[in-house]
This record gives sequence, C-alpha cells and structure tokens, in this order.
Amino acid sequence: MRVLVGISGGVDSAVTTYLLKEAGYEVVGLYMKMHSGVNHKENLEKIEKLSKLIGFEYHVEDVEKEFRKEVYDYFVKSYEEGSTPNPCAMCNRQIKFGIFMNFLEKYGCDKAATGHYVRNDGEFLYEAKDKTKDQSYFLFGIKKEVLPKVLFPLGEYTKDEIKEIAKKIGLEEFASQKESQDICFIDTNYIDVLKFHFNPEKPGKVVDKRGRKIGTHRGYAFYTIGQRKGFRLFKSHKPQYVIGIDAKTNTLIVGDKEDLGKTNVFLKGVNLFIDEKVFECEAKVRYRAPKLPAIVKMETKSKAVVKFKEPAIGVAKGQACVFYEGEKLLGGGWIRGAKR
Ligand SMILES: Nc1ncnc2c1ncn2[C@@H]1O[C@H](COP(=O)(O)OP(=O)(O)OP(=O)(O)O)[C@@H](O)[C@H]1O
Repeated sequence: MRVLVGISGGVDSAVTTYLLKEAGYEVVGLYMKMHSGVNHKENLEKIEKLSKLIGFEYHVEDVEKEFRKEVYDYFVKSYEEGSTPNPCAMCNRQIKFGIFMNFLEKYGCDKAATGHYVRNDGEFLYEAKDKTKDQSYFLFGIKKEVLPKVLFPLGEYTKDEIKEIAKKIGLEEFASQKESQDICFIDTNYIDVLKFHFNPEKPGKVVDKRGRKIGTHRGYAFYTIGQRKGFRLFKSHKPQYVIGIDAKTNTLIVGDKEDLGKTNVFLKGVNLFIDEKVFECEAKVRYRAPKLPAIVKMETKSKAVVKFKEPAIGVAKGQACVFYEGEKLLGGGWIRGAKR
C-alpha cells in the first residue's frame, strides 16, 4: 500500500517514514512549502539525505497561497479583532489534513501519514501514549471522513523513544536538532509578525469590571485572557487578570481570579466525530488547560454551548474548546464567547 507522508525535515516525520517502511508500506514523501519563515533549502537537503537512507521517492508542493489565506491571514485577523488564535489547529484542518489529502490521488496513494503524536483507530482519534507530546487538541477540527485514510505511527511512542530510533538508524542529525517552535511561521515572537500588518504598540486604558479606568497597557494585541502581567495599574490591587479585550476601543478589562471562571462557553465551527447533539464529556479550553466535566449542547449544525460543571479558567475567544471521553477525542469548536 502506498502512503503519502508529510515530511518537514524534522525528526518526527523522518522516523515516521522509517516506521512505515518497516511496517511494509511503500512510502512517498511530500514536503509542502507553506511559508517563507523556514529555510526550504536546508529542509530539502535533509529530506534528500533521508530519502536516500530510508529509500523513498518524494515530492514538493507549493501551498503558500492557501497557507497564507487559511492560516496566516486568519492569525493576523484574530489578533486584530482582540481574540487569541490557534494557527496549528487551523493548519491541521485546512492544510495538513485539508489540501494535503488532495495530493493522495495525484501521487497514487491510498493513505496519508504524519508525525503527529496522536492515535487513530480509523473512526476516532485518541490522545498519544506520550501525554507530554499529545497533539490531539490541535486535531479537533479535522474532517471525520479523513480519519480512515490517515496513519499516525508515532502515537504509540514517546518522544524519547523516537529520538532513540532516529539515532539507531543513522539520523543523529535529526535526533539532536532543537525542538521546532510552537508556531512554525514565527521566528521571534508573534508581535513582530503583527507589526507587518498593524501597529500593535498602541497604549490604551485598563478598566475594571465596572468600567472605571484603573491603569494603562501597551496595546491590546499583547494580551490574552488570564494574563496577569504586562499592564500598569495606578494603585496597588490584589492580582488582576485580563478578563476581557475590547479591540475596538483598545481597552483591557481586568478582574480578580474568580472573575476568570466561566461555566458557559459558546462555540462556532464545531466539528464532531460523534453524532449526538447533546452529550457529556470532559472539555478543555486551552492546550495546557485541565479537562473538566461538561455537557455540550449543539444549537445549530456548527454552534454549541458547553456547560461546565465547575468554572473553566482562561477561556479566550479564538482558542479551541475540545471534547474528550477519556482519551478519545469527540470533537471541538472555536470559542466565540463565554459567561459565568
Ligand atoms: N512542511 C511540511 N510539509 C509536509 N508535512 C509537514 C510539514 N510540516 C509538518 N508536516 C507534518 O506535520 C507533522 C506535525 O508537524 P509539527 O510541526 O507539529 O511537528 P514536529 O513535531 O515539529 O514534526 P517534525 O519533527 O516532523 O518537524 C510533521 O511530523 C509532518 O508529518
């Protein structure tokens, strides 16, 4: 069986090609040029060596236009609107398991594979064995139809095991490289990216829940919900947290820790791997947030309300709220609002 493996020049996709080859698949590599924030020449030199060592053909596809529209522009627009985007989740839906799937036919492949840390039984995704590397949260939005066609060989390994394998098979260069960054198109920090599009350094006012001006900030795009630092208060207060961002008036709303807790979270763009319209689950509102018991009610085909049994902290517009049943991923959606 021919499998199209997304290769990046990193250790995870390199070992993915090896594991699939060992398992008897005919491997075809595909490197997508997504943006100019990485050194394509360097990556392709590594992929060339890898392909010789493992023994597979590979291809290169330019998807810059699509990546710019679906991921990069979305990222900038989200900050402009005062929300906190999740470009990796968007990229997985639109690019890595969106456009990528169109290339299966072009290269005569039956399956796709990537080096994501997640498990897949063809019907559902499950958290990876290595909980510190698990990427299921970022995959909530991929279409249910693609699951039977996708392989994630790394889901059953820890990152350390993958590095060991890389060393053992002569991929030391891959095993020892530094971990890739959180957001692949950001070299320094996201503010530098935003500066190409608007001026994020626009001081504004910090107000309390009642709208009283109690301090100043550097520009709303520097902040996310739950943030405690980086703004100035006129008087000393008990710790104050960002509880709201108003992009239109360039205002930060701050409050006490208790004000951060939300029991009703409103979602759009909901993607489900199950058919139920109302269901119990555990949901998390950020990648590193705890999973909390909740009831999800679908309101329309793509909108839902999530009712948490205890308040969820750090609910930010633009982030993903992702549903689980144990290790099983049930789906998720984009946060569009929340209330206590
Ligand atoms: N430019 C690309 N072209 C094709 N597939 C890619 C590309 N970048 C990433 N992928 C695929 O998506 C997977 C997850 O990417 P991510 O950036 O989250 O992971 P990573 O842990 O840095 O992986 P790697 O070590 O392979 O770079 C990669 O393992 C690879 O299979």
